[in-house]
Order: sequence, then structure tokens, then C-alpha cells
Amino acid sequence: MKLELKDVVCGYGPNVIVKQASMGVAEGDVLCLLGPNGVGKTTLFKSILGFLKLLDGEILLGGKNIAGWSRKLFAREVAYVPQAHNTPFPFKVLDVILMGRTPYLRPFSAPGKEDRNLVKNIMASLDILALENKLYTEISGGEKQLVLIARALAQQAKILVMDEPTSNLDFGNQIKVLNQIRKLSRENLGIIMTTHFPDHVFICANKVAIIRDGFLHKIGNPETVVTRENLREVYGVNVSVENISFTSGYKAKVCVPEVV
Ligand SMILES: Nc1ncnc2c1ncn2[C@@H]1O[C@H](COP(=O)(O)OP(=O)(O)OP(=O)(O)O)[C@@H](O)[C@H]1O
Repeated sequence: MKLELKDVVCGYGPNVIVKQASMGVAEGDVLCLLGPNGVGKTTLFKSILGFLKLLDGEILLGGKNIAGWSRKLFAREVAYVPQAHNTPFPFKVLDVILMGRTPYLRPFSAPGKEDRNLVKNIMASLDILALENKLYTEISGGEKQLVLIARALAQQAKILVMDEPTSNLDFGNQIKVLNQIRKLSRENLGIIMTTHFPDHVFICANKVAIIRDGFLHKIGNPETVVTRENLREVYGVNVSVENISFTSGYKAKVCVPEVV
């Protein structure tokens, strides 16, 4: 199932924020959206998710235009993972994740045994079974993010849209979430995510797009897009992109800013 944007124009009424955005996320792809604050990453996500009407262009899923799809049908193909903000409702973690089954339930029916088994398996794969009976309001930010990922997986969608999945997380939890993203792409999910950390592109993405001045300024693979020149142009910071080798043989690329 491929998600394709063709010449998408989006924004708020007459206020155009992103123009002529064309890109695709296929099974197994991880596409990272980079760009300074306020450039339109969330606006583009809201448009993909159907919360904002497109001003022009089209979005295709599996080659079909999604305009006019029901929320239920769309939710079976595309799941949204929001940032792990606090909710005032003290739901149990298990119930939060079961909410992901909503697109498969008949009106007024409750999740059944099969839904619960599916959710338990997903929790086990994310190593969060121990949180089952805890209140969502009483778990840590990293745990919340994993619960929201679990809820999206319970939707059994093929594409995950993740808004800054590592924001507010400590270093260890950031790596845990990025590792899960790598794992999900190996399981053939397509993922489109935003991040403010170019390093994260090297950790988990095979595609990257930079939004600048209302356009998809650069799009391609991490090596050609996350470069010293592009980062300086977009963020106004001198950055060195370095190759690092671990004694284990693991190779990584990192972005080191020059602080003067
Ligand atoms: N509901 C709204 N109505 C009108 N304009 C809005 C609305 N929400 C956001 N904007 C404007 O759209 C522009 C893009 O905002 P958006 O939140 O998409 O940026 P972003 O790239 O996600 O930023 P950040 O990295 O800070 O999260 C901003 O100028 C913002 O003021």
C-alpha cells in the first residue's frame, strides 16, 4: 500500500502554507520530514490525515484518490501517532490501545476477545505488557509514546504518520522509539514522521524531505539530502556530517554543529 502526494497544496483558508508537495511512502519506507519551526510539517500531516481539506492536488492510497473515503476505511490503512501529550482522562493503558480497534467495531459494540488478544500481542512486541493496568496519566513520556504506537498498530494500518515521535523523550527512550520505527519498517509498514533532529534520519530513515519557504525544498535519500550545505541553508547553522565507526563494526553518521 503506497501513500502518494501529488502536487498537494495545503493551508488554512486563503493562507497557503505548503505548495506543490509531491512524495511517496511505500511499504518498508521511513520518510522523515525536516524543516524549521512553523514551516508547515504539522499542516501537511493534518492534510494527509484529512483533518484539513486540500487546497489543491491529490492524495492516493494504493493508487486510489482518498477524497471521499470514510474515516473508518481510511483508519484501516493509515494510523496517526500523535505526540505523547497528557490527556485529562485517566484511561487504563490497555483501554487506550484497544481504542485502535474502533475502525473494526460495529456501532455501539465493544472490543472482543480477538481484539484483546491482538492488543496483548502488540504490547508484548513493544515490551509494554507490564503497563496493561496502569493509568495512561501515570506513566512516563517514553511509555506514553510506546502506548500511542501500540494503539496505531492495533489499527492494523499499513502506513503510520508520526508527529515528532521522539519529542519530550530522554535519550534512552528516543533510541528505543527510533529502534521500534526501524523494526516496524522491517515488518513492511510505511512510516512518515517529523523530527527536529537530522541525526534521527540516519538512524531510521531511507527517505528524507526538507520543507522550506512553503515547498518541499529537497527530497531524496539521507546521504544526498542531509548534508552540511543543506543543513546550513535550512537551519542557518554550520554543521559537520561525520562518519563514526564503533569497535563492534557498527557504522553511524552524525551531525555535529559548530558552536561559536
Ligand atoms: N489552525 C491554524 N490556523 C491558521 N494558521 C495556522 C493554524 N495552525 C498553524 N498555522 C500556521 O501554519 C504555519 C505552519 O504551522 P505548522 O504547525 O504546520 O508548522 P510546523 O512545521 O509543524 O512547526 P513546528 O516544527 O514548530 O511544530 C505557521 O505559520 C502557523 O502559524
